[in-house]
Amino acid sequence: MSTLFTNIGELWVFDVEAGVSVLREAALVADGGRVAWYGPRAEAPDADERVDLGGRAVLPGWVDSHTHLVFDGDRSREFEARMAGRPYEAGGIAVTTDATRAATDDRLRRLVAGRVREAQRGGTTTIETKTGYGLSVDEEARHARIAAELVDEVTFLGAHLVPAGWDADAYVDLVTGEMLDAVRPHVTWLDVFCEEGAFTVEQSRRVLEAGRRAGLGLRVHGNQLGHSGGVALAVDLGAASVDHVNHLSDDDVEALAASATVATILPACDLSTRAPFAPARRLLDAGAVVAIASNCNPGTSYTSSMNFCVGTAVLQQHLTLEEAIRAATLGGAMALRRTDVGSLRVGARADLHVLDAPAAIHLAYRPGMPLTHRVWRAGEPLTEGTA
Ligand SMILES: N=CN[C@@H](CCC(=O)O)C(=O)O
Ligand SMILES: [Zn+2]
Repeated sequence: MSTLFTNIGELWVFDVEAGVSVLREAALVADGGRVAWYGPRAEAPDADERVDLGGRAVLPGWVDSHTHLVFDGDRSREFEARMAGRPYEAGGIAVTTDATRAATDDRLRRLVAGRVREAQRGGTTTIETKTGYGLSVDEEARHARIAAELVDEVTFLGAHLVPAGWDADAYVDLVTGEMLDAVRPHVTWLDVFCEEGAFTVEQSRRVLEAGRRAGLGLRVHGNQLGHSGGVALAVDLGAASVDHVNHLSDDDVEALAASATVATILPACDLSTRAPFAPARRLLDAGAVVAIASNCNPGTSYTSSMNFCVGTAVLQQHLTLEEAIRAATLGGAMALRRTDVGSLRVGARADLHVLDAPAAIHLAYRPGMPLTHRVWRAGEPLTEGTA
């Protein structure tokens, strides 16, 4: 079954090989869930079905490469206190851990599925999520199993916080041993929170090396609250991505630019924690690959709106529109080492995010407006729409 999407005002293809970023007055054909053709509207071939997009802009679906969706409980009071001047501290993770441990499987499944639907309604078609609010062998395995039922990419984050009553090194032994074995069937990635108040560089290295031995891809929460050493560690171990990156030395920027490790910025988290924005402009100017993700979680970034993150990156972090859209699509795909999503080149998965706007700049020009019109994933509609 093939579908011709026509009357596209702007088509953001990010076809790296062909060197095409955006086409105007365009059309696209999806066949068998993949992009079969794109080009000028006037030259479009026939297809079984035709969808007129009314001159709207079309992007690849967002690739949200960093979220923490497996959680229960409410931390709005903590957020309110932060807005009144209290700083963000890693210890808040324990509050969510208590609430999440108390939730039944069915309740957690419903909560995660609801959050995935919410993200999809905002144009996200590929989503990663992490464990990290279980922090015991059984709970981490349960969260990983539920996440694997509902999201595209699952990351083991047993090393999110040292639980109360544990010695840090003994907990690292558990994470790298029994806990890793228990979650392994459900995950393809491993992450560590390398930060003061969480895990030291040495402990983080042990966790990452164990993940690598188990055949997992590596990710790092690094340099969020200070110069934690997480960026250097991520680059040294060839991690796919290091995320947050708020506090970077010149050496960190150079190391990222010279490596295949993606620097993932989390604009909504920076706003919600009143942190200095990650120096995305500096990273791009140095030649690093940058991704944008939502970091949806109850402590530091309770939003999965990639539209908001992209608008913020343009308005506040001085990315061009093209840099920001690329970071939230192709950049996210690179952070997940995926080549099938994040662009609309021929052969890519037909994930289409149709904006209710003639041009994608509306994401920054009309911040906060409901700009996602319709979403298709692998050529199938994920959301309903009018014309
Ligand atoms: N920084 C570490 N982890 C999460 C926050 C977790 C929490 O506070 O619940 C983050 O990515 O911001
Ligand atoms: Zn995170």
